[in-house]
Amino acid sequence: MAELSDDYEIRRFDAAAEGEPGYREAETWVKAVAFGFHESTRTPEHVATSLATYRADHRVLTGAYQTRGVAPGSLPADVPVATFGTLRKTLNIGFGRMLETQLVTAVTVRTSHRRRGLLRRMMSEDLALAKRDGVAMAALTASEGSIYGRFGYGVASFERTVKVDTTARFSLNHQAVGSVDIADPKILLEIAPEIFDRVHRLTPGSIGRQEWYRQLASGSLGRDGKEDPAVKVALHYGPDGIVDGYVSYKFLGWDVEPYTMHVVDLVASTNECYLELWQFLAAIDLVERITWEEAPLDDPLTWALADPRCIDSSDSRDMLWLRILDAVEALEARRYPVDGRLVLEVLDPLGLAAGIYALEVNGGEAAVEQIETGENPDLTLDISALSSIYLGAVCPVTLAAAGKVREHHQGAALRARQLFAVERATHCLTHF
Ligand SMILES: CC(=O)SCCNC(=O)CCNC(=O)[C@H](O)C(C)(C)COP(=O)(O)OP(=O)(O)OC[C@H]1O[C@@H](n2cnc3c(N)ncnc32)[C@H](O)[C@@H]1OP(=O)(O)O
Repeated sequence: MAELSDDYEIRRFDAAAEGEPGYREAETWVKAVAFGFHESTRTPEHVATSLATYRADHRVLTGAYQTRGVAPGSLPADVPVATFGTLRKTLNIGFGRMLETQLVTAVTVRTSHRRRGLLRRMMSEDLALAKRDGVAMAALTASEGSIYGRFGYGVASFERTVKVDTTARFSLNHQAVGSVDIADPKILLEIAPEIFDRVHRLTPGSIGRQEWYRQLASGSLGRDGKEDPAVKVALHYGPDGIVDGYVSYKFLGWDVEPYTMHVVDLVASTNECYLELWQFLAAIDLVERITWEEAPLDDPLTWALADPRCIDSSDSRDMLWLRILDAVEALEARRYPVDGRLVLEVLDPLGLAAGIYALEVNGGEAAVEQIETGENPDLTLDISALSSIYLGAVCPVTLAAAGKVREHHQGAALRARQLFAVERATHCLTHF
């Protein structure tokens, strides 16, 4: 792409603090992202708070800049025409194991510069750099389902919006072992990261959270960059009196009927805590409905309810998209619930993880060998399909039925399903 290379310069930089040399560059980058997602222009204060949270997460900001001058009167050349943000967090890959993962976010390309290969260039370069750094996995959440498969990403987890009827119909088959009480929301600035960390260690598909989450859950920083005084917080205490979960929530107002409480964040580190936070939410007076946009598909609440139809969930959607960058490292990092052998022929449009891999599992531990020729594969699949099945939430048998996995030996897709299963439902509570 010689022409493209000449027209644009790609620059990577950190989220500088106010008064530091790179602040103007970081500030224009944040504003360009807001523009790309059709937000109002951010105030200087909002930009500064955003950059402060980015610094805490060591976010790397990538921008594409015009090199041949700009049209008279249009935005100056120091405003990026494309943005791309990255940060590194851990991904729970099942059985408590963690894998460092390159999180891709804030991808925008200005309308007047789209479809010239800027996304392709930023994505290809970034994934190659991450792999070179020894990172075996990349992840993102997608604005549209049609963009990222071509770069090797596959859907690996799901979520749904639930509307739960909390009138007299709501009854849980659960005897409380702990208790719930209201707290000053600001306490979450202090304790939310530690509580989330417990959930993170327990939940396959969980991604370590950005700094921003404790600000959001405590009402300190809403999506508009301002404090949100509507946020309330309840803490759950386990039988030992120790806080093991919380829910932060806000009332949607007397104009919304039925009167509704909206969950901002719900983090429960035990099964009992999860059900008891729901019991608490359902007991809130003057409210007949709870809504939550980040609920799991495979939800214990459904099974604990005397009437599971209290949950109205019409909106199920893909959440986490994964992209394996290094197949040997990613496959060896996982623990497997059964032993067995599987030879995988992996195709990769970007060439990062293509090859034939023999996965041999003994005592739950894997040894992976990249083989040249000689052994026929059990399955042929694109790296996006392998990334989809990696967390156990997408079934290889279903992908075979869809033509996304080619099964060379009967039963191989089922073996893959058994091998890649995880110990409990995959769910990611972290958007980025
Ligand atoms: C992780 C996140 O941040 S998700 C948010 C993504 N951002 C947005 O949705 C904001 C609005 N959209 C945009 O800013 C841009 O249209 C982008 C970022 C989606 C695409 O950027 P572009 O620079 O135009 O993409 P680029 O020219 O590199 O195209 C790369 C390929 O993706 C394809 N493509 C790009 N956008 C889309 C799309 N929305 N739907 C389907 N295909 C797409 C192109 O056709 C091209 O295909 P090819 O290389 O196989 O021929």
